[in-house]
Amino acid sequence: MTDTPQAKGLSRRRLFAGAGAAGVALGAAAGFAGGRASAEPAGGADDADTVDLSRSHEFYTGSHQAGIETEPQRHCVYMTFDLTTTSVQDLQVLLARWSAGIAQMMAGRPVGTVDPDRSSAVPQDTGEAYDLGPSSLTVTVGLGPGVFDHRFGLAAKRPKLLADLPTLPSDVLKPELTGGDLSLQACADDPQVAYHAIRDLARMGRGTVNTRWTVMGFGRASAGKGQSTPRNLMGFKDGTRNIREPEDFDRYVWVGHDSEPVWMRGGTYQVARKIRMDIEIWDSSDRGTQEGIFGRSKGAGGPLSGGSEFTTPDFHKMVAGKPAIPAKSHVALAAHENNGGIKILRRSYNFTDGINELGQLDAGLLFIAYQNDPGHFVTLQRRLGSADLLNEYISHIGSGIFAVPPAPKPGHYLAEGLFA
Ligand SMILES: C=CC1=C(C)c2cc3[nH]c(cc4nc(cc5[nH]c(cc1n2)c(C)c5CCC(=O)O)C(CCC(=O)O)=C4C)c(C)c3C=C
Ligand SMILES: [Fe+2]
Repeated sequence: MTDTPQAKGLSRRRLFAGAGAAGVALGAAAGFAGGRASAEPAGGADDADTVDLSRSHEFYTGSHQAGIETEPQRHCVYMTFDLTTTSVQDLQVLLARWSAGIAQMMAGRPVGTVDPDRSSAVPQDTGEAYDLGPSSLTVTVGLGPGVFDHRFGLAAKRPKLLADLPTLPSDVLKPELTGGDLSLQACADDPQVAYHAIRDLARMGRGTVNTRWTVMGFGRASAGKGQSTPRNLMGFKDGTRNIREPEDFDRYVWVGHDSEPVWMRGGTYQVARKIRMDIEIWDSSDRGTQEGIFGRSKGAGGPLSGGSEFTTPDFHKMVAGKPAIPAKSHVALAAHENNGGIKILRRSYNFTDGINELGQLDAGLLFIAYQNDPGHFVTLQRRLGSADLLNEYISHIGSGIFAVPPAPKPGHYLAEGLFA
């Protein structure tokens, strides 16, 4: 074996496109009766909606990090870490090594020798992604509030809006699923490629970081431009009214040019929440109840005020003396029309941890949001956490907040300006 991947051209595009069509046909026949499900994915099955395992993304763009505006891939491994060092040089070296390693892996290359000549030598790359192709891998790195505490002398460089999240209504956070000094979000169309990236970056960090909490996400639960809207584990289309247009990214996601330290410009803030669903209780509720909770139809995903999936909801429409979209439904509380104009980018994934100690399905949503002001997430979650009809079926058990610097230019590394 050499260190040159041989399988970059491996493409399952047609196979996947075919499987999708078969799924749609089955759904139309037996799933959403009465024509409620659309037979074609919204926006058509274009390039952004197919899996091509030879596709790769750039790391050294000098602009925004990949994995944010990037069309969501099929799988995600998310992990946070605690710094075990108090040396700022150790942190600097780690970010430089992670940058070089991420660039290699996003290009579909191993981070070092997989199969050393000497049998006594330890392989530098663990090897499990060697033949799998880049698979659209992106690794997005975040810096938590702890990076700017007393340990590293970086307090003066703290991003202006980076602080621990306040306690929010309905929080049932577990300490072991909360916080972290650094975060890695690895997304790819092959789960083994995403896992390999996290594993090898964690390995590079040994002696400088300890793992803190992690979620293995599957099945994207948000849509990017050109992608059809996927479904979350409650069976509803998720991501219909997500941010898609570049002007909305500039307005709501990317950190602007005069408000923050220079090294953060073009970056953003990441909020991650591990949200458990009470699947058994949800599964025993009827369709009308489920639709009233979200404010959307289960099949086509249209607003309960009428129309199809992408029809703008009419929150004023009354039916038999009541709002067509219940005032405490998830979308009525979250919509920008009702929340003072706030929008966030949602880039969530489904997750399962198998079954819990009671034998119940242990699953939910790895909710990941990007915004240029974490206060926007806080405002939304205050509204949702105190009134959302969905609260009866979900619990927020994990949480983290991170500043996400822009991507470096070639020859540089992530957050380099922090150490200038
Ligand atoms: C604090 C922000 C949000 C959390 C937490 C959240 C959790 C959560 N959401 C769903 C499923 C759906 N969410 C939908 C829309 C939606 N959700 C948020 C924010 C949070 N959701 C926003 C801002 C919106 C858009 C509202 C709008 O403008 O209409 C939808 C509807 C389809 C869509 O537009 O995406 C679904 C379905 C779950 C299951 C969940 C926690 C487990
Ligand atoms: Fe939501």
